[in-house]
Amino acid sequence: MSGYIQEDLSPEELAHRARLASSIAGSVRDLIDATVRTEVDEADIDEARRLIEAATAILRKDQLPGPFGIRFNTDGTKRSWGNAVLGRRNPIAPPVVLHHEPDVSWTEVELGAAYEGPAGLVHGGVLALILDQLLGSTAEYQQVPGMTGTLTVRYRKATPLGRIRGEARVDRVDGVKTFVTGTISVDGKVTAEAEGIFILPKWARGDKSDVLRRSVGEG
Ligand SMILES: CCCCCCCC/C=C\CCCCCCCC(=O)SCCNC(=O)CCNC(=O)[C@H](O)C(C)(C)COP(=O)(O)OP(=O)(O)OC[C@H]1O[C@@H](n2cnc3c(N)ncnc32)[C@H](O)[C@@H]1OP(=O)(O)O
Repeated sequence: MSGYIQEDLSPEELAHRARLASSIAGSVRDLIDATVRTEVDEADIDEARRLIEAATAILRKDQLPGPFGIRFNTDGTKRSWGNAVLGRRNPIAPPVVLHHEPDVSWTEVELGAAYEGPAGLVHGGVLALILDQLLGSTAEYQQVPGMTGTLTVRYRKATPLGRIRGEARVDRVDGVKTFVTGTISVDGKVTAEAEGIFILPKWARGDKSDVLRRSVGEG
């Protein structure tokens, strides 16, 4: 499957690239929040646009031909830096940082104005996005990975913008299907519940899956 790339970067080079990726994405994320909330006048908007376009031209000087893909390093780490949820290089990713424990995977993340749906509340699609990745990564961490076949979300209470916690556990495995459950909570109260069925696709079964399975964690 194209887009899965094997690399051999030294720890120093990886750390350097990680720092650069986080710093530029963090600046743009801040820009997104500033854009949503700005009240400045037209002259300031015009000036800001001029500067943003100049920054974009600098970044365009040297670009990948397409998306970042998923990159495996020889040290066993994996980088999904373009990922819409986790991507270290991706300013539209919150970004979510996952923590894996033997029985549970979890994240705590701050969702600001850019993730609004109903007034002051997190957009339901954003919660589904985060749950999809959290549940999928949980299956992956437990070595029973797959693509999302079905994701069911039950929104029990409104989720205010701000800090949320997500948790997920593998419930059971049935052949190529992994059933994962999870929750979003705020201040210890569950606001959304999900179940995902993650299916190891045909192209990834057999020897291929062992190669992909060897990588652990996000670099
Ligand atoms: C070590 C190997 C690694 C592999 C890599 C896997 C990639 C994981 C990457 C990173 C993981 C961490 C990130 C995850 C989070 C982000 C996830 C996403 O955003 S994924 C994008 C959105 N989802 C899609 O685009 C899927 C599109 N659909 C498909 O590709 C296929 O329909 C697929 C893979 C879901 C199933 O197709 P088939 O041909 O491979 O599977 P068949 O053999 O037909 O079915 C197998 C079993 O699954 C059931 N099944 C099939 N589709 C189902 C569905 N949609 N829901 C529930 N069950 C389904 C069938 O009834 C069958 O069950 P019975 O074995 O008979 O009991």
